Amino acid sequence: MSDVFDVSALAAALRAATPVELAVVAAVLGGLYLIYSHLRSANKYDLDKVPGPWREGYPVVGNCLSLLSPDFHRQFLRWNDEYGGVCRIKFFWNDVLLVTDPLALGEIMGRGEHAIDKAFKTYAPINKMTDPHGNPNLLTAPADEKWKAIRKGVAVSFAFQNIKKKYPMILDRVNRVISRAAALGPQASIDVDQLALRVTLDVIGLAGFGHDYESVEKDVPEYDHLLRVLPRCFTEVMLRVINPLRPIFPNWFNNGPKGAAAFAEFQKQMRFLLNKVREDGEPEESNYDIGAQVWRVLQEHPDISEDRMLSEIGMLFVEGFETTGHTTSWTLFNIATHPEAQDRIAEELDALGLLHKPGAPAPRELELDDIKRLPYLTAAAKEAMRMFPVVSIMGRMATKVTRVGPYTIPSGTIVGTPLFAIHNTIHNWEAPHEFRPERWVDVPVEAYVYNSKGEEAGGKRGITFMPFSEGPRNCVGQSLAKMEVMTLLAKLLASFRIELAPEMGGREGIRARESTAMTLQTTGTKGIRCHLYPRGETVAARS
Ligand code: HEM
Repeated sequence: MSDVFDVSALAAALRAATPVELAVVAAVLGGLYLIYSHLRSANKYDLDKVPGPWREGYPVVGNCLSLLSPDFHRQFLRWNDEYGGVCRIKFFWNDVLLVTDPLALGEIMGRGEHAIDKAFKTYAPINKMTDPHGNPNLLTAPADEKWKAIRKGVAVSFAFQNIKKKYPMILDRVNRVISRAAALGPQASIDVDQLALRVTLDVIGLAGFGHDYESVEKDVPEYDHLLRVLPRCFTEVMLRVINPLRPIFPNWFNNGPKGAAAFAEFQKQMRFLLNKVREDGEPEESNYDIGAQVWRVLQEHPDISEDRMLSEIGMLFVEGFETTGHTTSWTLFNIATHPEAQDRIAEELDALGLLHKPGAPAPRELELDDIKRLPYLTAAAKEAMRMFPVVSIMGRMATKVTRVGPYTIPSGTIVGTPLFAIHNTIHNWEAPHEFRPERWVDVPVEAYVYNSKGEEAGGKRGITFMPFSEGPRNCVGQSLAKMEVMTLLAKLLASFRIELAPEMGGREGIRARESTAMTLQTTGTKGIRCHLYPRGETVAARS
């Protein structure tokens, strides 16, 4: 990211700029200064009482310089640890509250008087990725009439009775990656992140639109394969968040044209899927796949444009691909580095007759119903989601004077709900840096929203864990995500004993490469490499 602030490159770019371009930059900077001055003089209600590093922020850039690191999610955590559950920072000239306080979160995420919705402004760079005209989508739009219509339509696809029909396809893809991993042998150091991402991309393509990206079968995917295009797009989105000039003058910045080209390629491929939905025409009555629901929404709501739908389809890929893949690999990483937890999971799988064993016949195939009979594996997945929530930060914006915790705040205040900090702050969790699946053993298996401070909060509704978010804007695809993650984990761990490859440098090595590039992942191309030791001779034959 430091490349973006390469001063000599900027100086060279300024020298090469035309007078018109320089005038535009001057106008933008002048406008920013006017906005900044205006905001300084507006009524701030209790904002100045909110603790935080905002007083040390610089004019115009605010506290942004402290966020110029790939693991900036940890900076949010440091601030919340230091200043408490509601703290204030300056993101450029914007006032931002970072909220990790359980009770305040319960109100913000809910439906009551102090609920706060999304605002177009906070997610704008994502919209340019999914549609050239910047139409919003389910993730980024405020909860207006169009959002309601689309959410209602798409939610049908993810209802359990519909999504469970996709289980055989998911199992097939998982078995294929297991066969490929088994063929490579335990001496190979396999990037389990890449392995999981290949499954999740195939699954969203097939489950949603009947389109096969054949990712699990590829050795090295082509440059324009979505497996490679999507990560380039995500990097570009993050660079645009911290540098608003980048989309206006892509040539001025490192890899600016490459980022813009990645957006164009992604939109081209999503347009292909939208055209396919159109060409397939009216779906059969029993077909509730995403493509079918997109078709129905377009028929029933002529005010929803094709461009908006392009943005929606793109968003489903954005959300369905990396989130699920990285959640799987963060869980495998934690299990691989905690042998006692891995042994306990193996025992649990064995008790259900699912574990491969030396000298034993192949175990029975995993069935969808088995997933809810694996409480310890579920606990391990939840604990990994607590420590490494792949959506590490979410943003909303107050559209009226409202209350956050004890503070009354003005309309226009951005309210960040930093999941990484919520799940890891010392104010919400005991020994948050320790991987302890046992925390979840007495919590109902299906609970993905949780208040670890339940009694302390006097039974009031509070939140310290919500990897799929909570309330009306929660994750619409979580049924698919849980089915995929659990199938991948159960099958991989039933087939292999997994160890982190020594070249990863242990947990510290992975820690040093943590990065939020839209989702929480590892920087660079190494991913999370592991050695996979088959648990029995039947692994290669069976999968
Ligand atoms: C383990 C995997 C996943 C995790 C942890 C996850 C997490 C989340 C979170 C935290 C949000 C709220 C984001 C925000 O407010 O900024 C969200 C929203 C969303 N997710 Fe997921 N997600 C996952 C998988 C999926 C899948 C597989 C799909 C669909 C293919 C999906 C589709 C969506 C959509 C469309 C939204 C926006 C919902 C709305 O605001 O109406 N997600 N997800």
